[in-house]
Amino acid sequence: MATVKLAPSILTADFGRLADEVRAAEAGGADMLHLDVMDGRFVPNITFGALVVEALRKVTSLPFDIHLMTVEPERLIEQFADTADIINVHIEVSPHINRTIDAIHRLGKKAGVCINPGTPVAAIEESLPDVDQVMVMTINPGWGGQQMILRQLEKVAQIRRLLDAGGFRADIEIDGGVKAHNAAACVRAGATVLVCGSSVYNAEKSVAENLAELRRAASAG
Ligand SMILES: O=C(CO)[C@H](O)[C@H](O)COP(=O)(O)O
Ligand SMILES: [Fe+2]
Repeated sequence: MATVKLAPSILTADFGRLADEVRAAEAGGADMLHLDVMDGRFVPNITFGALVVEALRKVTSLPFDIHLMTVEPERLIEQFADTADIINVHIEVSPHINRTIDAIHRLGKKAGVCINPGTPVAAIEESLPDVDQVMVMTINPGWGGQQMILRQLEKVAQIRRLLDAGGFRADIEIDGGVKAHNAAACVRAGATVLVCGSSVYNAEKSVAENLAELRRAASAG
């Protein structure tokens, strides 16, 4: 099995020291950086947008995994043309998902589709041949530091079966509540990318120690 990728989310990092927090993730062995863009409409919180992402682009060479938690995500895609590696949009706010995926690909970026806990797999089934990544939310989006809804791992396994049966090569990314104690279960269910926010950015240990612990735990999967 390919090595699982770790994507620290800066959502629970110290926003007053973002550049340092990002550098710590890169030095600690992160594979990519997960950037949670929230608009106060699709989810209650507002975080940051393309300007902050542009500023962070200057401090790291980590690939940027943009998680658009916004209504009408198709209107924002172009703003990330110079910074994103992967642009992920939610199916719940994408009535014309094929058009949105095409628009992301035309920018030369990888396209991801995200699915909330309350949304059935059937909603994204038609997109599986076209996307580079499926992001399964294992929390209801809006905040970091929530507990994983373990039942969502069944959805991960279901998507893994559909991808394998169709010969599709998309990554499966799990977002929400990933910790050392559940990382192996995520990988066993079929995840290839783990978003880790509060398990990486917390006061207990350093970013590098937390990433090393998650890496060990994930490889036991
Ligand atoms: O999309 C998100 C929240 O909506 C975040 O990526 C996610 O919550 C990461 O934080 P944690 O690992 O603490 O759950
Ligand atoms: Fe996220």
